Amino acid sequence: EITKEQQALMKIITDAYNRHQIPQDVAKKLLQDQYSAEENFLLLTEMATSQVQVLVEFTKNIPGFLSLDREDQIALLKGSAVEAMFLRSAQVFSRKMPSGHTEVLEERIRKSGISEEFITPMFNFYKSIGELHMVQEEQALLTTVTILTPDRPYVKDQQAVERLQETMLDVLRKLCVLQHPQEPQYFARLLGRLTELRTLSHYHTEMLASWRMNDHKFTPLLCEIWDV
Ligand SMILES: O=C(O)c1ccc2nc(N3C[C@H]4CCC[C@@H](C3)[C@@H]4OCc3c(-c4c(Cl)cccc4Cl)noc3C3CC3)sc2c1
Repeated sequence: EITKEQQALMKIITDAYNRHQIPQDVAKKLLQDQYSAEENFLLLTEMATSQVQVLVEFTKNIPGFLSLDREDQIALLKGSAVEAMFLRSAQVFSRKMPSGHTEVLEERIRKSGISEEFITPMFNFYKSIGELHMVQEEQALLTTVTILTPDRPYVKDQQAVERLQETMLDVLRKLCVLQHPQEPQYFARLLGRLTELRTLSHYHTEMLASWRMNDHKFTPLLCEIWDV
């Protein structure tokens, strides 16, 4: 049974998740008409930068996160940023975005210098998340669980992160039972997506290397969070 404090925790996290979104004027740039690989890369860079800022603000609202060791806070953000951004953008693909951003976003990603070997697993992931039909509370909690992964590189106090993550996993498990009573395996399926995210994160490292090889420039914030 979800307790009162678990309900309060879920509300804080879901409200923060919904409050922190890419500004519509940035998202609207997807619709501008230049479609060269160069133009697409620049646009995706701008959107990724904006989404990292959104992610940092969301993370600061996770109860307990700011009480962690400050260096561990940075290690968690750097280690989870790509996975959290895949989750957020997967939800953007699955819900019909306003004014058809979905199609143009897919088009720009497919034509931004990313090799086909990464495009296929990326869009398979987007499809597999869409098929889960997560409610917004599940989306917010799954992203929170991803951010609070204890075994990211350079995390010193893994126990402290593990305690926070377990609190969130307990709420997510109960929520899945409530939201998907016919699917007892639903919670396990959600966690399976986190494994897929780790694989995508490794592909992403290669994507960055290949962009760099073709002399693509990133913003200071992306360089900092992705060590490029
Ligand atoms: O709320 C909306 O309406 C909305 C609409 C579009 C949209 N696009 C978003 N993106 C576009 C892009 C794909 C999803 C993650 C990033 C944010 C952004 O990442 C581009 C990217 C990625 C990336 C890709 Cl291509 C796919 C998935 C995740 C990432 Cl980080 N890696 O490097 C880059 C930059 C080129 C350097 S968030 C969003 C919200």
